[in-house]
Amino acid sequence: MKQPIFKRLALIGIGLIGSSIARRVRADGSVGEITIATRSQETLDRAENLRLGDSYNLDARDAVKGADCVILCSPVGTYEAIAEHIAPALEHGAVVTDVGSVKQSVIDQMQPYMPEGVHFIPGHPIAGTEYSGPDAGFPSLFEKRWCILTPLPGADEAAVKKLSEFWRSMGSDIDIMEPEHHDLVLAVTSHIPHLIAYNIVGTASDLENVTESEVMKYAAGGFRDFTRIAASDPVMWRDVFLHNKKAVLEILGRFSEDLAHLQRAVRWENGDVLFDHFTRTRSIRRGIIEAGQETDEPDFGRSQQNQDD
Ligand SMILES: NC(=O)C1=CN([C@@H]2O[C@H](COP(=O)(O)OP(=O)(O)OC[C@H]3O[C@@H](n4cnc5c(N)ncnc54)[C@H](O)[C@@H]3O)[C@@H](O)[C@H]2O)C=CC1
Ligand SMILES: O=C(O)C(=O)Cc1ccc(O)cc1
Repeated sequence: MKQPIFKRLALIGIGLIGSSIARRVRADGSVGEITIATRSQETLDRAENLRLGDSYNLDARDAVKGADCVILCSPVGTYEAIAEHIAPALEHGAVVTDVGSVKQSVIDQMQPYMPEGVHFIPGHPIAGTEYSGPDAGFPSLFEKRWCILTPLPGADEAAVKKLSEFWRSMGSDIDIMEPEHHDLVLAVTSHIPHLIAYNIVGTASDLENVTESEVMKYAAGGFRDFTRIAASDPVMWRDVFLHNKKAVLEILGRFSEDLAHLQRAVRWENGDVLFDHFTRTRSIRRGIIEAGQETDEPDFGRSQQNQDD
């Protein structure tokens, strides 16, 4: 039998990401046992019914006792309070990590509470869906996806290696990055696209009264894709924007300038500007497909959405 990477894994939060980790490591035997903590009894009961762990706690402090790896899998706005609460019970030598979509804020929130001898290594699997809650997870979520780690200067190399091995065992590739750089890159590739989707779907739903539901009736591919993204969890995404304010505002500024440029081209019927822009963006998409990072298939119709607390 293969040797577990961690003897006892504590998952704080058991929604889409936490339950996907639990499902995967249970199938692989890459950890000895799993202890789960979440905020509401209802979610905890659901996790137990799904047999996601070996023990279940409403108090995260109880869950981290004896754990050699702790992963925060709750919305990033909860991290400071959780770090403060679990700190006295953390084991010497334990790896403490997270899956949060922003990194500098997570460091600012958690680092001050991390005791000597605990290895705090922030992480972010670049894998997810618009669904949330313990029912939404699946074991292959992290396969062929990047997991970015943002270790602090002087981080213990053996601990970083062990955590990398853990994510690799779930099928991910590892990249190491500076937290600020991570936040800027993710603002462009993930956070702003979500904000745009939330915005356009809101605009369309305001118009819907005027056009008597034509917006939904004739929704073509592009708009459907936006509605999928705009169905993402409101608590999680509220926290992402509040905790990546600087990078999001920086990229939004550039985005608005570029949008104004296109707006001007439409107003003045400058077809060359529009054509050149669309030609450039099309070649970017084609480059992604040629590099094998994406298929050309539309991604409609997913399994049912689950919500928890
Ligand atoms: N949804 C996605 O596509 C991705 C999300 N992430 C990050 O993963 C984290 C979790 O996201 P999801 O699993 O999608 O969310 P989710 O909404 O599916 O699950 C969050 C879980 O945290 C629990 N929770 C909330 N407050 C808590 C607290 N104070 N103490 C303990 N548990 C608490 C909830 O009960 C729930 O079980 C977030 O930080 C998010 O930024 C990272 C990659 C992808
Ligand atoms: O479902 C989608 O389109 C996503 O973009 C998934 C996702 C959401 C948040 C992350 O931090 C990483 C990945």
